[in-house]
Parts: sequence; C-alpha cells; structure tokens
Amino acid sequence: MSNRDCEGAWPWLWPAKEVNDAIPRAITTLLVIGIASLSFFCLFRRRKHETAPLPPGPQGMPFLGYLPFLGTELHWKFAELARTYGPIYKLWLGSKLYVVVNSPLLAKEIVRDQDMMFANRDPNIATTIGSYGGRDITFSSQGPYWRNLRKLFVRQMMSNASLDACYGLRRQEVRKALSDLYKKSGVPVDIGESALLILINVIMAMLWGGTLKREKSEAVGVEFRKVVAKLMVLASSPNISDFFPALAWLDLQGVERDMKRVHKWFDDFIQSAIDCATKGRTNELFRQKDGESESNEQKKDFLQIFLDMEMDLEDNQSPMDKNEALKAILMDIVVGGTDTTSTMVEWVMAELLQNSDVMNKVVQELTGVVGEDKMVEENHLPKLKYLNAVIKEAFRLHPVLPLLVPRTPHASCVVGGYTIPKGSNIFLNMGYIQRDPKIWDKPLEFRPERFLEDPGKYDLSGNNFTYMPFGSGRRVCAGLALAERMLPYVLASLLHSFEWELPQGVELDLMDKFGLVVKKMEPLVAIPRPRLSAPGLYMSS
Ligand code: HEM
Repeated sequence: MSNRDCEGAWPWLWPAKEVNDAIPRAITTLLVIGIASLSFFCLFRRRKHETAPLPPGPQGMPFLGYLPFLGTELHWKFAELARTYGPIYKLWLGSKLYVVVNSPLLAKEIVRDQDMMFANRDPNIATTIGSYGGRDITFSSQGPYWRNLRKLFVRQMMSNASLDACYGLRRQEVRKALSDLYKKSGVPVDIGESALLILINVIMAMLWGGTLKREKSEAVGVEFRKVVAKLMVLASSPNISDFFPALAWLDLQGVERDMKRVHKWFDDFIQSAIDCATKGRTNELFRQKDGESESNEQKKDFLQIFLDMEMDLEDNQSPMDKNEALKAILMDIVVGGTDTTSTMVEWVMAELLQNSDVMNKVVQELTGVVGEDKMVEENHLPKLKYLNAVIKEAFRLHPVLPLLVPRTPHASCVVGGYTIPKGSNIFLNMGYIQRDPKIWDKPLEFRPERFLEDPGKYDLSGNNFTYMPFGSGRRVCAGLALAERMLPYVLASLLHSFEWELPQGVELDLMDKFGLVVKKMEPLVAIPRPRLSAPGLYMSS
C-alpha cells in the first residue's frame, strides 16, 4: 500500500506520514464511526420521545396553573374543556400534571394496549389517609401485595360459588328492608338512605355474618351516609397540599385534618365489626349472626378466611401488620361497595320517576316475570331484560365515577402521539364519552331501548371503550360481580313491591354534585305504596 493510497482513504482524518500509520488510522476511524453511530442512535431515541409533545391544554396562570379556574364541579369542567381541546388535554395544577382523555380510542390505548403501564394509582393526601397509607386494593401499586389482596377478594368473595352461597343473606336483608318500607306506606322515604342501609347490612353479613343491631341500624345508617359523603368530597376536592407538596405541612384548607377525623370514624366502625366477629360477642353496634346466617352454606365467612390465611403482606415500602391490611381491604369493600351501588339505586329511581312510560314498562315486565303473588328472587333477574337496559342507560347518563379512579404511568410513555410523563395523573373522562353525540344518538335522552337493539354490544366489564362505568383492564372494579347482582335485585324488589310517587308539590331535578362518587344534588324522596296482593308477603324475612 503506498502513502498515496493511505491518504486517499482517510485524507480528511489524519494526514499519514508513513505507511505504518495505516493501522492506527483504521482503528481511530472505526472508533470515530462507532462513537458517531452511538451518539446518533442515542439522539434519535431521545428525539423520538422529545418529538412527541405534551398534550394541548389551557394556559392557566404562572405558578398556579389552571387551579384558579377549576371550580368544584370537576366533571362538568372537564367536559367543557374536552369540547375545546379534543380527545386529550393536559392541565397543570400547581406543580402537578393532569391529563384528561376524552375519546374511546385513546381510552383503549390506556386500559387495553398499555394496561400494564397505566396500572398504578397516585393517591392524593386525603385518599392516602383514608386507605391506610394506600394499602387497600384500590390505591396500592401493582405488585405482589396488590395481586394478593385482589385475588383473595375476587376469589373468596366475588366468585359465582361464593355469591350463590350467600344469596340467603342478601335475600334476608332485602326482605327486612321491604318489611320496614311497608310500615312506612304513604310516607316520604329517602331512597338513597334506604338503599344504603340494605347494602351496609348485606356487605357486613357477607363479610362476617353479623349485621347492625336493628334498633341502631337506622341511626348508624344515617351517620354512615353523612360520613361517606364527607369522605368522598374530601377525597376528590382540589387540595393545595397536593398541588404544592412543599406547602403540605401547612394543610391550608384543613383537608388532612378533616380526613383524619373521617378516617377515625371508619376505623372505629370497622374495628368494632372485627371485634364482634373475632371475639364472638355482640357489641355496641353489631349483633352476631342469627340462625339463618349460621345455617347458610357458606362455611367460613370472608373475615375468617382472611385471618386464617398465610399471606405475604410485604409491599414495596414496608412490611405490614395483618390487622391493618384487613382494615384497609374492609374499608374498600364497605365504603366502595355500599355508596356506589346505593347511589345508582337513587339515580335509576330518579330517572324512572321522571320517565313514567319507562317506569310502566319496568313494572309490567316485573308483573309478567315475577307475578303479583310473589316477591322477587335473584333467579328472576336474568329474565328482566328491560330493567337491565334501564340500569345500563342510567349508568351511561349517571356514571357514579365519571372519571373512573385516576391512573398513573410507571414510566414516561406516548399516548395518541403525545408524551405522558411518568407520575402524571390520568383521568378517563367516561362521563363525557358516554354522552358524546358523535357516539350516541340523542345522548341526553333517557332511552333504555338503545341497549336492547344490540344486547351483546355493551356489557359492564369494560369491553367496549365507549361505555365503561366500572372501568376496564387489570384495575377494573373488583366488586363488579356483586354490584351486578345487588343493584338489579334491590331495584326489582323496590319496584315490584311498591308503587312510587313524588310527594305533592315536589319538582324532580336531576342535577348532580361532584365527589369521588357523583350523587344527586338533592336526595331523592318518594312515597311507597304496596303493590302486591297479599299483605303477608311483606312480613316474610
Ligand atoms: C354501582 C356499583 C359500582 C361502580 C359503578 C363501581 C365502579 C368502579 C370503578 C369505575 C373503579 C375503577 C376502575 C378502573 O380504574 O378502571 C372501581 C374500582 C374498585 N371497586 Fe368498584 N364499583 C361499584 C361497586 C363496587 C363494589 C360492590 C365493590 C366491593 C364490594 C367495589 C370494589 C372496588 C374495588 C376494590 C376497586 C379497586 C380495584 C383495583 O384498583 O384493583 N366496587 N369501581
């Protein structure tokens, strides 16, 4: 090889003086090419993420972001912004980034295509307190601890076999409530309150067999309702301490203080149930299982199964006391399972009282399927096709969790061409999607028939991303199986056993108010009048 050859090959790099320079020159060149390619590759990878911008969104104010404009009715504000910013937008609230998703296509990316990425939650200060430090099913991060708790709950309490086995308990509580309502014939009744009382007792009975003492039941039910309502508002109201963590110690709005009080009430309530169950003694609030519960086929109740179980309760942060884990999961079940379902009972009843033709069709169906000489049983439910369509339509217009429970990605990722940074909070705006006129014909009309046209198209388990009142994916509602039985059972029983009318002069309005669970602004009050032929039917329990 001549000097000229060497120069010809790499003249720009290293002017060779000797032929022997060729080898070092080759090595150096290869090194340079290697480094250049590596840098290019890294740059390209970074660019790929960098080129995906953050979603669009309103400007807000320096430092505060959109906080001053948020208002209290978050679900309506989010719907309004969706009309301006489209399928996905972001909001800075103080130092925190929130992303709101308003299209079924992007919702699918989150709960199906990137389900694993979005399977965590980021509990705020209030929910962290309420969930024993984020150690319940709803707020613990995915991992062995969450999987264990969820598996235990779904397999032991929510399986078809377990739910069938404790039908007797549900039936007994519903019958008791119908008998109490019979005594109130002609008197205005708070429907949400009555439904909540049934649900508290059903859940308690399923958990450990005991229920609230009858003489205490109504007063505790009323108090429970007030405290849950407070909890739901505190858990979802904008809190300065969440948006500016550096100021959290000041607790400027007193959210932390109030939540601790509410949590203490629940902790005492749950501890009292655990004591009653484990010490086998009736106490202040609860009474032991009665004969019917004991003869129930379910040999061991949930609480006993939990206490007997060898379970690895290590979570990512620290080992956990079993009693704390038990209370965290009971809190989920007692609060999550009662308030959601009873609020839906109220919404369905409100829509039926507003739409008398729909009410008549429901009653006709019940008379045909059940008969006027019998009470509703759970095995009637699959035959009540119209009532089921009514319930689905109520879920469409009044999803009790219209933003589901927010998710957070465990790493930065891209959705719909936009970067979603790690640690941001993602709201799936199902309240908006389920009323979107691009998806639903005359979306504001209450028209159950739309769910009869193609019955397989929409179920409650989140397979259709235009309709997900219970969420979807690995974080879908863990209590869906119970809600699917309890909600139609309670509604069918109330509607079959009584005629309902509004008190004279009362105008029904369907305004709602925001909270973790969205409720009717004004509680629904209606008057029951017995429908069934034989008064004896109301006496059975
Ligand atoms: C009308 C009734 C109900 C509605 C509308 C409802 C709705 C929801 C929704 C939207 C979620 C969040 C799903 C997601 O992030 O994709 C959820 C989670 C959850 N629900 Fe329900 N729910 C109801 C009843 C119940 C009942 C009866 C129970 C228990 C007895 C329950 C226990 C839970 C639990 C434990 C979670 C957390 C699941 C997890 O993060 O792994 N829910 N629910």
